[in-house]
Order: sequence, then structure tokens, then C-alpha cells
Amino acid sequence: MRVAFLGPHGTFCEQALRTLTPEVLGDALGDPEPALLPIPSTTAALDAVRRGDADAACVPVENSVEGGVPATMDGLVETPPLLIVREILLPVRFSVLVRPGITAAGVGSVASHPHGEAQTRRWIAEHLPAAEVRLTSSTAAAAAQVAAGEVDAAVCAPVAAAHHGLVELASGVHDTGDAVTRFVLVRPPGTLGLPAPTGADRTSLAATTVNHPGALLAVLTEIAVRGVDLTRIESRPLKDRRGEYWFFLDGTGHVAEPAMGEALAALRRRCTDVRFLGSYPRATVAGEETGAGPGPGQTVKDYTESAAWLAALRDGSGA
Ligand SMILES: O=C(O)C(=O)C[C@]1(C(=O)O)C=C[C@@H](O)C=C1
Repeated sequence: MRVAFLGPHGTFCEQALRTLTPEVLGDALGDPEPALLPIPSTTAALDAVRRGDADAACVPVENSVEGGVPATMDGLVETPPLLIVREILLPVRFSVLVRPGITAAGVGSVASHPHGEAQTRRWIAEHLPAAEVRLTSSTAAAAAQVAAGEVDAAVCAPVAAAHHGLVELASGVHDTGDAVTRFVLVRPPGTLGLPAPTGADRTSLAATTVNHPGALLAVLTEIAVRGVDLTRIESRPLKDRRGEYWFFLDGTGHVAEPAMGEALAALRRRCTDVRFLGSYPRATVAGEETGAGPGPGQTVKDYTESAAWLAALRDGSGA
């Protein structure tokens, strides 16, 4: 199997993918040791899976400082559908890499991925105020441009130095400590089925609805009344219908569980379009709280018991 990732070698995306153990990869993809395939953009990585040139892709979806990655969100709602089967949380720490012999005084230009630039903007303004800032398709692409002599410095992962023959001019240059980027592993639905529920899962979906007063509130209410803990909401324009949006919603729970299943069915009735993007084990970083549990009447046991009670009413055996 081949897993596409945002390349070239040395990206945070590659590091995230490499944190997955053979056991997890075997479980998620059916192959514990897939070949890793660097692809120059998130869009191209998702396209490669849709075309069958790759069997899965690892792509960045959001960063705790800069927010969602628009190209990934737009790519996830395209068709044919792709299924998120794992999420990976990677703490991100940036270095400034240069060709050997270059000093800060010799840096006239500095390059990074837009999310990398956003997380180091203050540092760059203070330490390289005269440098022209250039944006690249990934942080490692910036390192490759430095190696090729096209730009003087790259703001990227320290591991990119070894891949591109560069040296560290500065390390720990991020403006906010403890930044985390969330990546997802996607594959086509079908063959392997969904990841099994673990009891600590997340479900991702995208929904769009016609505009009327309270339309979004109604969507959120369907989720809230079933005790699903909403962990993210973000919107992207529909693009071909001005003023209409995809709402990207993440909530705790698995589609196989009654609360999430019922919430999805309700959204299907209420929304113009709903895309199920996947149910997969929830990742946490060290020391992170997992959030509040279900409220009164909202546990899986509560749902199962009330469904059994209703079934008995319907078949005449209960009252
Ligand atoms: O360019 C990379 O190295 C990536 O993996 C992409 C990405 C992102 O899209 O947020 C990942 C982590 C960092 O937040 C900066 C860039």
C-alpha cells in the first residue's frame, strides 16, 4: 500500500505519519508497513487517493494557533468521498534553517508554509525584520528552496535540516509554545469498513443548510440534545452558491453509537447535504483533558434501554 503525505521529506506531516505504529497502520489500512509517498500539496495528496494512485493520505487539518487548513477542508468535501480513519496530534516546534556559513545578517528572504509563517510571525519580525517573507506549499518545500539557493532561510521542522543538507540558525522560534497540529489519515470508504468503536472516538461531518433564521442553531440543537460534545465548528464557503457554507463539525462519539447515529440521521433530515467524514479513535496530547462525559439520560446505556422500552411498546409486550 502507498500512503501519500504532504512532502517533500522533512515536513511535520511526514513526522505525524511516522508516529503511527505498524499495529495502528495495520488496523486502519490493512497494511502495517505501507510505502510513504511525498506529494507536493494537500490537494494533490487527496486527489492521488481519489484517482487510486495512493491508497491513503495523511494531511494537516488544523493547527491550535492558526486554525483550519483550508485546502484540506475543501478537499475533504469533494467527491468521491474519503473517510477519516485516524487523527494524529503533533506538537510543532520550528527552527530557522540556512545553508552552512550563512548568518542572520545574510538572510534577505525567509520562506515557510502559511501556517508556519503564522506561528513564527513575531519572531521573524523581531529577528529578521528586513527579510522578505515567501510562502511555500510546505515547510520542507521551503527547506528545499534554501538548499537550491532560491531563498536564504526556511522556517520549518528541525528534521528538515538532515533531509536538505542545511544547518540551524535558530531553534524554538515559534511565537506560542505548546502549539499542536492535527493531521488526519484518510482512505476511500468500502473495503475495510469503519474503524471499530473504542469508547473514546470522534466523528467528523460537514453539513450545509439553506439560510433561514435559526438554521445553524437548529443543526447544533440536534447535536446538543443528544449529549454529543461538539469539539470543533468551522465554516467554509460552498463556492458555487454565494452566502451558503459547509459547517465542519467534530463531536465526541462513534456513528455506531446511538447518540451520534441519531444526531446524524436528524441532520440528514434537516440539512440540504450532510457528508459523513468518519468516526475514528480520539487522539490526545500528554496531560490533555478528554472533556465532559454524557449528561443525565445521555449514556449509551440510557439510549439502549429507551430503545428496548420503545420496541416493547410497539410490539405490545410493554407499557
Ligand atoms: O508544511 C508542513 O510541514 C506541514 O506538515 C503542514 C503544516 C500545516 O499545514 O499546518 C503542519 C504543521 C505546521 O503547523 C505547519 C505546516
